[in-house]
Amino acid sequence: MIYDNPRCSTLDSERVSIYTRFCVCLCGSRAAIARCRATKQVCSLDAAMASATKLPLQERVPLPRMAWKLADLAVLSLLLALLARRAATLRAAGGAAPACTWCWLAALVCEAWFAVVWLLNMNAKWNPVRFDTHPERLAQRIDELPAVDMFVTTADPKQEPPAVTVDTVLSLLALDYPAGKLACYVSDDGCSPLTLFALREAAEFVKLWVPFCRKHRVSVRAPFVYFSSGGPGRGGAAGGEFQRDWAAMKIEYEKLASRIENADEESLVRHGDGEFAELVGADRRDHPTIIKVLRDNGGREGDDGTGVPSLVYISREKSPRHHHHFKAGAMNVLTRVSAVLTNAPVLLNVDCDMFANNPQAALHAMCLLLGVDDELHSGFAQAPQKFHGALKDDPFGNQMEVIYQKIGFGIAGLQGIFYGGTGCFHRRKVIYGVPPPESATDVRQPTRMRGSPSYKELQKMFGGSKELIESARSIMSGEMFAAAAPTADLASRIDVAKEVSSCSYEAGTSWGQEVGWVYGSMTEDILTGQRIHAAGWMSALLNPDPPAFLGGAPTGGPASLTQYKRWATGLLEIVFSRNNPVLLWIFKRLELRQCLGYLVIDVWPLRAPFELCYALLGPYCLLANQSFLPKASEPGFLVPLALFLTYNLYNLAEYMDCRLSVRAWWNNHRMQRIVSCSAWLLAFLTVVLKTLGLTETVFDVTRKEQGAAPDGGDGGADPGRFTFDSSPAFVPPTALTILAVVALAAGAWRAVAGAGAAGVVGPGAGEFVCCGWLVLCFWPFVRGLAGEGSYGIPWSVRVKAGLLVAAFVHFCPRN
Ligand SMILES: O=c1ccn([C@@H]2O[C@H](COP(=O)(O)OP(=O)(O)O[C@H]3O[C@H](CO)[C@@H](O)[C@H](O)[C@H]3O)[C@@H](O)[C@H]2O)c(=O)[nH]1
Ligand SMILES: [Mn+2]
Repeated sequence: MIYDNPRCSTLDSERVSIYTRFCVCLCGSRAAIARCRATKQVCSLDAAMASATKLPLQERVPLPRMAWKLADLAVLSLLLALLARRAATLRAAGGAAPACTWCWLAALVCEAWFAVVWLLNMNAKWNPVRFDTHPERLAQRIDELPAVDMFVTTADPKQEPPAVTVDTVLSLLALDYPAGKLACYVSDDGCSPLTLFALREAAEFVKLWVPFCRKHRVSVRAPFVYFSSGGPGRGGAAGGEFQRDWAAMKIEYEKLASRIENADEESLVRHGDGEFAELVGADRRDHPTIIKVLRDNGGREGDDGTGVPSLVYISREKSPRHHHHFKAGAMNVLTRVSAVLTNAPVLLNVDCDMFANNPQAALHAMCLLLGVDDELHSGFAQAPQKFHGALKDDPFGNQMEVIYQKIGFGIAGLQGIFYGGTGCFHRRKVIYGVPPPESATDVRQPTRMRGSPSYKELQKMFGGSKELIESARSIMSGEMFAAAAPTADLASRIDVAKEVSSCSYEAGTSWGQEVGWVYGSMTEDILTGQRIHAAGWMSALLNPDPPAFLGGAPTGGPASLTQYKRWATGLLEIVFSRNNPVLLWIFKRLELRQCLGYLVIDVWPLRAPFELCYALLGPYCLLANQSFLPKASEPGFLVPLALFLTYNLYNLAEYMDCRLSVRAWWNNHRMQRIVSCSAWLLAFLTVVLKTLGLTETVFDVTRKEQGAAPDGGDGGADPGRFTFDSSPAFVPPTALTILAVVALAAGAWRAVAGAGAAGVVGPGAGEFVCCGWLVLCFWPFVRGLAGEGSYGIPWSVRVKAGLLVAAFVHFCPRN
C-alpha cells in the first residue's frame, strides 16, 4: 500500500525518524522497515509526510446522480398522476359510483401513503457524498493520536458462541494503532464462565497473534477468518520465514479453538483455581458485577511495536428489581467502567460478531474525526454494516447493500449517516451530551450542557462516583488530540469500576437520557444517533476499502423475521416517544432534511397496515367481483401500468448499479413484501399493545454462526431456502398466500364461466396482475405449504391462516 513508489530512494534523518516510528507502530518491526528501505519502496509515504501538514486527512466528495434524480421525478410524477386520476374518478362518480367506492377510497389512501414514502426516499437519496480518507497522512501525528476504548457486547453464549466473540476481540486487539492507546472492554450480559474462559485464553494467545500480524502485515486479523480463507499464500510478506510463522501460528490457533470448544462449566470449576466460581451457576438475571482485567498494557507500546492492548471483561450487576435496558444498558456500563479505567476520548463499539476486517480501520476513522477544521462535522464516524460469508443473492433480504449505497451515502450528504449500533467510532464527549462548539450558547441546549458545568451539575448528570465525575470533567473540557493519561494499574481501580456498574448507579442521573446510549427503544442505535444529531453534531461515513468491519447476517426465515421485528418494534417506539424526529426538528437542532431521512426508516412498521390493505384489494376484488383499478381498455389504465413497470425497473437498476444480480433484486423485493406483512405488522401490533400497557417489548438476540457458510440456522441443507417455525409472524403471509391463490381461482372461474356482470364493475387485468404478483412475491410460502420439516409451514400456522382466509372469504360480498 504505502511502499509502492520505487522512484524514491533518499530520506533525510528527521523524516527517517518519523517514518520509522510510524512503521514500527503500524506495520511491524524495525527489520521490516529495513527491508522497505533496502527495496527503496518508500516514496508515497515519504512524499505524503513532506506535505502532510498541508494535505487534508479526508475529503468529502459529492457524488453525481443526475440520471437518478430524473428517474426519481418520473416515478413521483406517475404516483401523482395516479392519485389525481383516482381523485377525479371518485369525484365524478359522486355518491352513485358504479365501481366499489370504498375500494377506490382505500386505494387512494394507500397510494397517497406510498407517494409520501417515495418522497421521503427521494429526499434521503438526493445529495449523496463519499468520504475519502488518507491514513498515511497521519504519520507525523502518531504521538498525538487519541486513545480509543473498544467495546464488544455479548449477551448469550448459546446464540453468540464464545469463539465468535474471541475472534472479534482478537481482530480489535491487533488493529494498526499504538497498542498503549487501545483498550478492549467486553460486556457479557450472559454472565457466562465459558465466555470468560475463552477470553482468558485469547488474552494469552494474543501475545503471539499481535506480533505475528504486525510482522507479516496480515490483512484480516480475526484468526478464524484468516485461517479459514486459505493457505499461507495470503496477506503476508513473502519468504520461508513467513511460511514457518504461519504454520506455527495456525497450530497455536487450533489449540486455542479446541480449548474453547471443549470447555465446559464443570471442568472450569474444578480446574479454574476459583476464578470461575463467581460465574458458574450464577443466575444471569441476578448477580453482582464481575470485572476481570485479563491484560493490562499499562500504556506501553512494547519493543518494535509488539505491545498488546489491554483487555477487560465485565458482567454488569443484574437484579430482577431493575430494568437493564438490554444493549443500551450494557453500553452505558461499558462507558462508565472505561471512564474510570482508561478514559479514552474516542469509543469504538462493535457487536460480538463484527470483526475488524481492515487493520487500519481505526486510522481511517481518525482521519474522519480529526481531519476537520471544525469538530462539529465529526460527531461520530460510522462504518456501514457489511457481512462476511453472506449468502449469495441475499435470499433473506437483510444484507442491506442497496440501502447503504443509496440511502446511507445520501444521508451522509445531509447531517450525516445514522449510527448503526456497531462499527462506529464515537467521541466520548458527544456521548456525554456535550453540544458542538458553536451551539454552546444555543438556547435549545439544556442549561447544564452550556459553559462548564459545576461539580454539582456533573454529579446530577453522571451519578455519585467522584472518579467518574473527574474523568467526565476532563473529557468535556478536553481537546480531541489530548490523549488521556493512562491509568498506571487497572486492577487497582476495580472497586471504582464495580461501583459505577451497579444496577442502582443510574437512578436519578441523566444516563439513558441526555448522557450515554438512550433508553426506551429496542433500536437504541437509531435513537442514540438521533439524539446526537439533534444536539447539532454531524457524522461521517467510514467506508474504506477493504470494508472496516464485517459481521454476520441472520439466515433462515425465523431468525430474519425476528431481527426485522425487533428493529421495527424499536423504530415505532421511537416514533411514539418524545424523541421522535419531528419533535427533535421542532425543538432541537435536527435538520429538516435529516429528520425526513430518519423518517424513511422510522416509519417501517407504519408501512405495514397500508401495504397489507393494498395487498388485500386485489384478492378482495376478484372474490367480490369488483375493481379498484381502471380497466385495460380505458386510457387511465396506462398510469398504473407505467408506474408498475417504471418503479420495478428503477429498483432493478439500483441493484445493477450496486453490482448486484437480478436475483438479489427480486429476493429483496419479495422479502420486503413478506417482512411488511409479518415482522412489521407484528411490531406495529406489539407497540400498540405496549402503548396500551398490555405487553412489554424484549430484545431477542440474533443467532450467530461461526464460519463462512452458515447452515441455514436450522440445520437445513439449502441455506438460501426459506425456513419456518410456529411463530405468529408466519400467519399473515401464509394467509395472504392462500387468499391470493383462492382469489385467482375464483376470478378465473368467473371469467371462464362468464358469471357476474361482465366488464363494467368486475375485475379486469389489473386485479389479476395484482393477485398474480402477490403469489410470486410470496412464492417461499407457496413452497412452504408443500414443504416438509423446517422447510414446511407448521400445521398450527396453516390452521390459523386458513381460518383467517375463511373469515375473509365469508365476509366478502357476492356479486
Ligand atoms: O441484552 C442484551 C441484548 C443484546 N446485546 C448485544 O447487542 C448486540 C446486537 O444484538 P444482535 O442480536 O446481534 O442484534 P442485530 O439485529 O444483529 O443488531 C443490530 O440491531 C441492534 C438494534 O436492534 C443494534 O444494537 C446492533 O448494533 C445492530 O447491529 C449483540 O452484540 C448482543 O450481544 C447485549 O449486550 N445485551
Ligand atoms: Mn448482529
